[in-house]
Amino acid sequence: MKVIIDNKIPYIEGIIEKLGGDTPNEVIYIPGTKFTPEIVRDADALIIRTRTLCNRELLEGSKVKFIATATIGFDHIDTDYCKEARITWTNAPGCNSASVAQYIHSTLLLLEKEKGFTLKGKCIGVVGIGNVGSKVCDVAQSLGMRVLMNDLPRADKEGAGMFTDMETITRECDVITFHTPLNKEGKYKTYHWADAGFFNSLKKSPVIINTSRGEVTETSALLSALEKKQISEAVIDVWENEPEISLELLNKVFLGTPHIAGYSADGKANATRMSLESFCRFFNINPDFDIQPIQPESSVIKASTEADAYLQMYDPRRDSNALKANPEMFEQLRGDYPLRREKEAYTIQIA
Ligand SMILES: NC(=O)c1ccc[n+]([C@@H]2O[C@H](COP(=O)([O-])OP(=O)(O)OC[C@H]3O[C@@H](n4cnc5c(N)ncnc54)[C@H](O)[C@@H]3O)[C@@H](O)[C@H]2O)c1
Ligand SMILES: O=C(O)[C@H](O)[C@H](O)COP(=O)(O)O
Repeated sequence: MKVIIDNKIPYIEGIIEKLGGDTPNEVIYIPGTKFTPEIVRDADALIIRTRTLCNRELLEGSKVKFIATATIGFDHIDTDYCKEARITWTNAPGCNSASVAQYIHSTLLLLEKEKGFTLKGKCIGVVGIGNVGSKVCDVAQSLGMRVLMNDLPRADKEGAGMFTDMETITRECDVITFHTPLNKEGKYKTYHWADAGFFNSLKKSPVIINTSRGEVTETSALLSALEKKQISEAVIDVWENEPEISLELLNKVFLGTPHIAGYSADGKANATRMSLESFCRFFNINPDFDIQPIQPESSVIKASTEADAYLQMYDPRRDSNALKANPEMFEQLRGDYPLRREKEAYTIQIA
């Protein structure tokens, strides 16, 4: 069997070759942007990240039967075309959700530390209560914040009960954080959701955080909202037109990172494991492999406060400073990212 794999997916090389028993798989590793119709034509399976657009243009006339994306989001896969071409695809639901929650946790702590933004008692609106959003709600509650949850698809299915409408969120929130997929159309469209109308409706000049997809916020409207002080700060991990991002926006945000909120070693290991499990299930192969994230250099964290301990585990200023210093290195900063660990990897000692 021939498999083409994005060469920035960790923990996969050396494992997939052996899956398949007596006949080792033929595996080719290439950069995510270098998948072409010629390269995929005689492949049986692709294992990709967000950088490979899987559509008719790439896949038509190929042998590809199975695609696994080692990510939560799957807006880079044309699911209608895959259905038409009978190509099975899978993503890795929840794989790096704890990593994004860690990013938001440290970001909130930095707002308090660097901007004098007292978290306790402030109101946060979490938009999209799925794998990531629900963990973000727990983080915000643990910091003493009042949490309002918006999730239109879930409210439609489960009843409005625990959910809040956007009108209330725009009126009451001091922080609004986005955790929806990128839906390009339909009832639950999120493309350019945060547009001029959204920013005009804000009542409390909140902090806006986007770790979902860049296209959920409209860049020009976000810039104008910052200029008009309709929002007090922006924290942006995902951008329109990555890697050609708006430098004007990068210069104005409190934290601007190169789409690495989900880049914990734990999240990447989960993504690879889930992709290989789906691959084995599809091709009826025994999933005989073990994937573990790298160990931290030191597993004990000594700190004077819990907040300091969390910032020792992960401080997004490092990633933001690196991107602000070299925005043209957006993809390189991602590709060479020193994977961090989540809190389960550490013992915290508060002295
Ligand atoms: N920055 C990163 O590194 C990173 C990492 C992981 C995920 N993500 C992005 O975050 C998104 C969320 O991840 P997740 O694991 O929580 O996904 P999920 O599918 O578990 O949850 C998404 C939630 O959004 C809700 N939703 C959909 N449309 C909505 C709308 N119009 N209004 C309100 N709610 C809506 C869904 O009902 C669902 O509950 C992913 O799709 C991905 O694009 C980014
Ligand atoms: O959807 C996701 O899982 C995240 O956006 C993910 O972290 C993106 O990582 P990439 O595939 O671009 O390495």
